[in-house]
Amino acid sequence: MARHLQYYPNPVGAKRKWAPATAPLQPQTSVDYVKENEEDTYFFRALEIEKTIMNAQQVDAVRHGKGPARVTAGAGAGKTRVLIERVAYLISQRDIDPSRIMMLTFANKTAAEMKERLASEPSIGEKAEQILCGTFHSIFLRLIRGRGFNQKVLSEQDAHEMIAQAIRSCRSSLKLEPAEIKEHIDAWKREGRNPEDMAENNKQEKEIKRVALSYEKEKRDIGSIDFNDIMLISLNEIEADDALLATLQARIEFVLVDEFQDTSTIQFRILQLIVQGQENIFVVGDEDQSIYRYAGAGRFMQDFLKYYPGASEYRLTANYRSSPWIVELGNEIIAQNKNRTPKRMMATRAGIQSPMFLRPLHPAAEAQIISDHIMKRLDRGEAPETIAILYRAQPAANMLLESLIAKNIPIQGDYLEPTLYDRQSVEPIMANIDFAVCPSWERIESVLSSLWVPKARAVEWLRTQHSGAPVLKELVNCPFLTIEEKQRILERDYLLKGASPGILVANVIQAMTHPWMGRPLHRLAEDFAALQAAADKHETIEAFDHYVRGINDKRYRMLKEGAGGVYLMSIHRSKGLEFPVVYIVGASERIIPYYLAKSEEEIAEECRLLHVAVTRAQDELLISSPSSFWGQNTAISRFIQAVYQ
Ligand SMILES: Nc1ncnc2c1ncn2[C@@H]1O[C@H](COP(=O)(O)OP(=O)(O)OP(=O)(O)O)[C@@H](O)[C@H]1O
Repeated sequence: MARHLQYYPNPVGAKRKWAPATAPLQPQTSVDYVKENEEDTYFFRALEIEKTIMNAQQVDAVRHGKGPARVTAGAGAGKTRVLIERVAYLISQRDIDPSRIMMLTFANKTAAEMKERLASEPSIGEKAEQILCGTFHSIFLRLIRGRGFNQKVLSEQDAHEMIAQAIRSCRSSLKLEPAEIKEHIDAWKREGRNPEDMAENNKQEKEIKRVALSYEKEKRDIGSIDFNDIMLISLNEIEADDALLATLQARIEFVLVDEFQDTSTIQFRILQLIVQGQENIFVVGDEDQSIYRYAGAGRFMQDFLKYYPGASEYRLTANYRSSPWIVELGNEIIAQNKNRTPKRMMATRAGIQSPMFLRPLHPAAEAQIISDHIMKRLDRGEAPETIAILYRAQPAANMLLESLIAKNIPIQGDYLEPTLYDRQSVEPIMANIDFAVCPSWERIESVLSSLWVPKARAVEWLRTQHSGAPVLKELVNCPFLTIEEKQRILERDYLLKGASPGILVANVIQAMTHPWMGRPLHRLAEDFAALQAAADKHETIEAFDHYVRGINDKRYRMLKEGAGGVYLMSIHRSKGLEFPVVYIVGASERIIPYYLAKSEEEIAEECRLLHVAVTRAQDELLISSPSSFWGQNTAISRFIQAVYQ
């Protein structure tokens, strides 16, 4: 066990010291519950031999016959386990053809694990390959590909760039980031509605629609679709073609859905159509882990019985994942949400280790302490794969990412995000740093975009100039530039030559949050503030550039080597996963709840997020709450404080 230097068993200012009140639960298991002479005895005995000893509630859910069913359970209750064993049960005990089972998971990784697990089941083996198993997007992409939709699927980043282009070509005055406009378009599509029908109730909506339609046209012209189009095209196809729907209904006899609480309207609509007639829909989920409401997840978990009034209900209350204290902390945090069906998970595991708390001065200190802490663990021989660091928002993890990289602590490649300096949002600023170190012609274009001068024309004009003067000096003579533009260029030229990196970065940031943009855009503002803080630490531009290159090079190397490592990921990505050791960082007000969360519903989602983070831990949970963020003092997250008051 790690020595918890600087971590304490209670958060600073705790008034209430508590310990889990109840002894671990010992649920009745299949060993007693499934009698010797039942028709499926063999199935459960075989599982027991493999050390999968299900509890009575799980057995009931696995045995569910036909018709709709909802399995409700808190974190770590073995929902995913139930789904897997139910598929095995359907195939081996009910003779269901595996190709007639559709199992929807939240992540491709879970789908792959499920297939692997099912393939190892003696009664299934190779037949596991025939199960239609995957995420909504992967399964329905296959469906539309089969119907001739062969367009390239755009990455989110490409989609954002195309929306930025659409804003420019529409000469739109919208003061929204491309990502925000995309969210409007996606929200519309997730309801199963086409962009052509987007609302136009006010000026902003009209503008968004104009940009949206231009984006849609551009996509069509270059033969692309985005991620959300996959579900929309699927729904449109299924609704328009009775023969297709009939084929799907005949092909798919059983539908099982994991993480059902995060299903969107369009996804649920498609499922409803497919199961119509037989209604063999088996969903598992936890309303307390619903963390995608902001992205359009519906309330279908809670409302399932309204859609399927005769549905069977199964509840799982035993937590197999975490030590008692962690289970109890999860219970206490989520109990703060008002609008939920109350439930309390019971630990089944023993353990006396309490969660540990840290109150560093700021994110930089947090990064330092945690990376040191992890180094010590690795030095003692703990495996990096047993450790996860979870964060609410990227800015809260920037420093940590850098600190881990600087100390050569390996990070899992799939989760190795770009460093702050490699992010698209700060590219024009970093281009200036690059240019200052090496003022070459190749780099001028990126610098021009942060000077707000007409880039294409300026570059064209520069190509015709051969005076031999430095590029920016040359540019000032450009005949079509305004006086203000020339002044900006001269000022930048001056800063590029000798200012500190902090001043140069501040100048570029100021130029990029030009009044034309209306406001410092919040997401960019977070990255800008972090970059400003990083630049301020270095005296010369060269030193800053050297540091950035060093960090980025190490990251690329780590990515290339691809060895295992610690997990560093957002809480959103951690859903459904579990780790022996979990560090939660940035557990302070302004980060969780996030400062943009304002409404009661948004705050409730933040509470669910912290609950998800806490309940990923199996043995050790370490929660850090920096006392300042972006230079402002900040309290420990209200969700933690409330537990200890
Ligand atoms: N009956 C059982 N006996 C022992 N361990 C179990 C049992 N059921 C599940 N587990 C284990 O408990 C852990 C949690 O299971 P699982 O991931 O299926 O839970 P979950 O309900 O899907 O969790 P979450 O919703 O929090 O992601 C896993 O390690 C799983 O192997």
